[in-house]
Amino acid sequence: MAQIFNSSNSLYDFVVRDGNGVKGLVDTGISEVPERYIQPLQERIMNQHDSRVCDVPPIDLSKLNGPEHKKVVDEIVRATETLGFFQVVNHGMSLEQLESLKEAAHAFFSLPTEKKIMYRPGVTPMVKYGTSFVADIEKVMEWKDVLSMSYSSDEDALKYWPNQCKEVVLEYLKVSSKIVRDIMEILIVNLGVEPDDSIVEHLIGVKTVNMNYYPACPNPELTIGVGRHSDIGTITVLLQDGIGGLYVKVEDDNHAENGEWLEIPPIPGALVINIGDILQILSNGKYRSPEHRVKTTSSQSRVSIPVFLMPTLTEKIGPLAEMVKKDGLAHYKEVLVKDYVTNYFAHVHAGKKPLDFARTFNSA
Ligand SMILES: O=C(O)CCC(=O)C(=O)O
Ligand SMILES: [Fe+2]
Repeated sequence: MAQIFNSSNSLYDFVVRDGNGVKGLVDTGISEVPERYIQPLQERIMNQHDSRVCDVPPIDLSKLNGPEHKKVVDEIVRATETLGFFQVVNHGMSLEQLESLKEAAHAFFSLPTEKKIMYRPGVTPMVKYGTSFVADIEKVMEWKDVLSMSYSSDEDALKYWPNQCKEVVLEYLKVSSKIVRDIMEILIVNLGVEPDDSIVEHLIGVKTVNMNYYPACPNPELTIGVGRHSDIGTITVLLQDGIGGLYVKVEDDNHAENGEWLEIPPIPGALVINIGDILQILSNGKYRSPEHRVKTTSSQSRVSIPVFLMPTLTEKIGPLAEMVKKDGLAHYKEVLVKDYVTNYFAHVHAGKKPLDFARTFNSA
């Protein structure tokens, strides 16, 4: 029997405060989504079956160490300067490891609520279990639960991260950090900056792995899994399962509001790479932090596992001097990462609005 939620408050208490999440809501047997999840028309992802699917083949990272090095570098640079999204294969994670990661995500979210709430903010260090994006300030919530794991050391990860996933997530984080280090070095050199390990490490020093869980939804046409946003950091690595539903906005320089949404299709064995706001700022806008969103589906629960990399909160970031010199002006000002983060989380489902915080009058 479906539980009755008499008011928006009782729903909020059940899902957010008591930690049952969207998964708990679905498990009550609801046949329709509650009003709190019904998106305004302009945010719904409808009729995407006739939208285009990105057909750019995945980039083979193993070729970076062979005769085709230059070609692979060019592919990475081109993808970063245009869509800001690309996929990679032969990255160092085996198919079995990717499978166990997805299974670990399902295993965690299948735990009873009383086990999951041990990972709510403030209970266990380094881990945050929750739902939606910033549920306290969202008028309409996302159809998503999330587990967020911060990295400080292997020891802390193995001590605090949930048993259902800690080992495989730690392996994934290591491989992802290596992938990002290699890509970042290529991107930095392409900007005319001397490659220096300390710059690269600096830009990816803060590492967080999320596990997103999107339960099957009775009204996928009314809801969203993740609303329009761009990622905050330098580079994100993402594993998505085979269900699909990740869309990226193709920016049209003259009519950014009219850009079309392109699906980033699941490719077995591939990882998705995308650029975040901080790298857009550092590159003075040469690299794009694309707006993206995720739809829900009625057939199965979807999982995705992003690794977010960014500089430490006390760093200042701004366009690299080489880029300002080359472009003749700075499109962004210097900001403290901490202030950028605060500003970012104050804007929910607002696409690339958070970037305005760092724009100068010269900005395109
Ligand atoms: O679920 C996905 O495919 C993407 C999730 C995402 O964009 C995010 O967590 O920032
Ligand atoms: Fe994202």
